[in-house]
Amino acid sequence: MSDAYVAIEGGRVIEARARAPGTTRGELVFTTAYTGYEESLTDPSYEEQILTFSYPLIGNYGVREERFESDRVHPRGVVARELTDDVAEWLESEDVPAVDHLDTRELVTGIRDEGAMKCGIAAGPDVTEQDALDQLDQCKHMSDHTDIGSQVSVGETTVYNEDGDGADVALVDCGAKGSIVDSLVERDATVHVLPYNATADDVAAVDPDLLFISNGPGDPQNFEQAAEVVDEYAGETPLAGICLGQQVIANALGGSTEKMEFGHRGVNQPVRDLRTDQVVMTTQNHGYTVAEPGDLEVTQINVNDDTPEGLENDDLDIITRQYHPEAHPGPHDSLGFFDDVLAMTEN
Ligand SMILES: NC(=O)CC[C@H](N)C(=O)O
Repeated sequence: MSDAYVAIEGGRVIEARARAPGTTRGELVFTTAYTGYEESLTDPSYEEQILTFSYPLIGNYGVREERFESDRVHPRGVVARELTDDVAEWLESEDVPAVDHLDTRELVTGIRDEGAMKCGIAAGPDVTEQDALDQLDQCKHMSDHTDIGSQVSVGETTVYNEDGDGADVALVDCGAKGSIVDSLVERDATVHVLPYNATADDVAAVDPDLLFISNGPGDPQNFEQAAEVVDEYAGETPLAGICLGQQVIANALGGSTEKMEFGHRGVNQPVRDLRTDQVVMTTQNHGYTVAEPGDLEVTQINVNDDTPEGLENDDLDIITRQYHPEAHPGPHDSLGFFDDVLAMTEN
């Protein structure tokens, strides 16, 4: 008898060990990152997903709040080969069910071969296989979480570094990682963090030098208001975006997005810059991608699968990245992105 069960799309149930009790459901995705579990678990882009790790030991260096990317854990459940007590206790205190002692190599290769899948989890002393299957039954497709922005965004505008000497940045918070704000503040910017559904008038009230669309969870097509704001401001104010931000900006400017098989999640995704031919290592966490760039030029691509990693429009002053230049966690190769986008405010 097990005290935890993981039910995956198709109806298979895998036995596991309960590490934080409860029942939960979400889209099961894997990350290949071998460090950065605190940052990943607090990344709002994982909202409504269940995160599994291909790296077998999660928690080796403890849990420290200074490494958090937001004020709570976002995946709805966690699956690992082995979780340390530190991480298990943290997840239990956050009411996020977690399980370990199962073959995550098999799970990860299954997702790689068949794509991201729906998943139900039941963990705790009295749970049954049926409890996990019931969760699986209720699991929605990511694109059907149509108001996911409201689950992760600030309720009202919040200003960081109010007296900064640099640019005024309006950051539309679709589920922003804290280190994006930090990266801008470190460069003297004043960052006005606006709710995901901010209107063009809300942005006008800030009178920004740069409009920045953040990362965020789910399907970029569910962030229509952010796309409307982009449409309004393109050509008027320099524009930047990271991850979901790139996708929203492409959608707003005549492009399109689509769901990937299993996405990119890890800290060693190689990206080639088509203008300089330089390759950088990047941190990534996304399940959708830009299919058509619309009015933007593809300036960077993923070396593994040629998907667009960077989009630019020099005339309109727009630079976007699919990966995470803020590098929390991950390699620092692309921190210069923040200098490049702020340089657009000086033109
Ligand atoms: N990190 C992100 O911003 C993720 C973007 C989007 N939710 C995706 O899965 O593609």
